[in-house]
Amino acid sequence: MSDALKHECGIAVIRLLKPLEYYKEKYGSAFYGVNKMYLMMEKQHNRGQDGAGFASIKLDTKPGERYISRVRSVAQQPIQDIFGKINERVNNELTAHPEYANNVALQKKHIPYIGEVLLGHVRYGTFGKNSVESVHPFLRQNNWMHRNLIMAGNFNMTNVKELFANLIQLGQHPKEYTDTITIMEKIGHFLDDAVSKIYKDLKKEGYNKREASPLIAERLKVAKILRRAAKNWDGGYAMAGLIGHGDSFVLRDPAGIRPAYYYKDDEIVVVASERPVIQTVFNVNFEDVKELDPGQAIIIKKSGEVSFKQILEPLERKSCSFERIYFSRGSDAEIYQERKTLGKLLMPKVLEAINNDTKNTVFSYIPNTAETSFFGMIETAEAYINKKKTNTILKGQRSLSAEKVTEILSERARIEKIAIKDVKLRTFITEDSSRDDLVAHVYDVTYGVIKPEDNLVIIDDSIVRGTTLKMSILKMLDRLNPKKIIVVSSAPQIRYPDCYGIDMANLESLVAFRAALSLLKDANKYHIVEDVYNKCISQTDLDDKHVQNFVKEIYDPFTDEEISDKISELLSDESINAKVRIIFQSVENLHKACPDHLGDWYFTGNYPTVGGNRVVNRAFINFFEGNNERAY
Ligand SMILES: NC(=O)CC[C@H](N)C(=O)O
Repeated sequence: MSDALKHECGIAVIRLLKPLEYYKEKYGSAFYGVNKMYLMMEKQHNRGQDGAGFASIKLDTKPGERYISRVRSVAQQPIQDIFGKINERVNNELTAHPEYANNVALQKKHIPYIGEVLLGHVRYGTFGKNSVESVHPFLRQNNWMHRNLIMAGNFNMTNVKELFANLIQLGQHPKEYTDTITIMEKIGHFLDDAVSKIYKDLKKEGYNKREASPLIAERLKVAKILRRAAKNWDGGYAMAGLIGHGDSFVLRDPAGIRPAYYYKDDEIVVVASERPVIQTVFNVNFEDVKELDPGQAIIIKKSGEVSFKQILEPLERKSCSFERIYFSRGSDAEIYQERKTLGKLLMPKVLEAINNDTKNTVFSYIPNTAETSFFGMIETAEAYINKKKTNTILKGQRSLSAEKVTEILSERARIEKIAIKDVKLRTFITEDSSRDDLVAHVYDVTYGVIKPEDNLVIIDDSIVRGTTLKMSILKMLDRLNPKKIIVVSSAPQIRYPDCYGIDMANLESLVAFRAALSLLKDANKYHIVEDVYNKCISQTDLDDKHVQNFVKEIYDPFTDEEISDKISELLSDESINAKVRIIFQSVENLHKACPDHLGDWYFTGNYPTVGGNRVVNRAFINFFEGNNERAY
């Protein structure tokens, strides 16, 4: 990925089903859960580097004993930072009290962080600031154990404003306007309600307050609370929560936009945003890790009982294809194949662009995420070359000399490491021209492998704004003097904003949108822009379910090719000598490569929830009015 993109978050839940002594006995430490959590977060660090947080709950503590711990950080290396703090605290306690060393009961009683229910989160902020207050897990504290709620999520709601207003209508006074607090308070409201109802019933049945407490834990129906709380949520989410007495849950959005995977056996239950994390950290097989169904919650009661409850009516499944193209680690068995297929499917267009001249073409990739699709592309290039070799040999009708055959066989796809990503460069001087020169050096290149008659094919996973491509990559590649530079995007053209966890909230920064506007100008059809604006304005008061995506009309007059060619033009200025061509994946081929992950709204404008249409409508109005506001 050459464009920096804010995206994603990663969640991790661990529930230890056995007493802590069991883990000490079997794995040598009662901190087994904390250690595993560290690994799960570290292996999801790709999903969030703005901040990280950890929380845990100890089951069955006595009144007056601390049972909730939490630590959060926005340091440079936030995961290292929080586990550094945890380690220090634990080690200090163990040194000061040698008697704790082999006594799990004392460890649990006196040392924080150790616990049976653990929650971890890595964050890329999509809402609000990057201060430590915005880092998950969030805590809603109460003197009643059952009313404590801890939450963390990978999510984005399109209707936070409305949800926030609802809370105020419920008589609440949220301490902050952030999306995570809004969601947590909503659940918290129904949690409070459920707890007091159960308590009332118990009182009627003759239990006193003290006797009631464990029974509340037993009777609390988490599914019912989630059903009431999530009724009006519109967005993509995997929300994880812990309740003070030890119940925990993860709820996934009804279109399955954001990912959630789980594993369970008789020792543990774990949930994470990515499957291979669980496979690696717990050494389990692919088949043993399951995906949480859209609209479902996995609920783990304090008792250890695990259930799967359909909380919301599932919508048409639209799991985010960007997870497959770029966000998730490519080590997932399925994602790896999907990325390779994306590369393979692009090859026919590439061969056409190089006139099948594989001899004079060098293939390369933008590090790091485009590597897998590059392997796919190369497999197909090699297959093509082999076919060519076979044909030449067959044409020779057995009269070719051994030398000639060896020569024919020696042709290979020319694979080179061309682009090198350097560390983020600081720009010292704000004066324009010198700054551009520094920006150009974000990428570097390998010299000496490209000949002037060569085509240079370079694959990237996606092109969002195209800024880095224009300002750095193309300029650097052009220094190698190739005849032609062909940039291949394993994702289709990004035409519409996202509002489900990726921060692409405005239209005009998308290079595909700018290309369409430019084509409209060229074709004397710019009036369409105003027509679309008027249509958008006419929808502002409509209920979400009646709003349509009229922004599609901006793209309608043009073929994909026309837009791709315009993007090539926009991204290559006069300073570039080589001919530049940009090839995008087609949406059809994307679906072929990732048949189970059809969420494609950023490419097609077909939003998976009704709120998406409202967001794109607002984004267009903002663009037209020159308004810098977020669209949701
Ligand atoms: N990327 C995410 O999932 C972000 C979660 C949440 N919206 C936040 O900003 O903290």
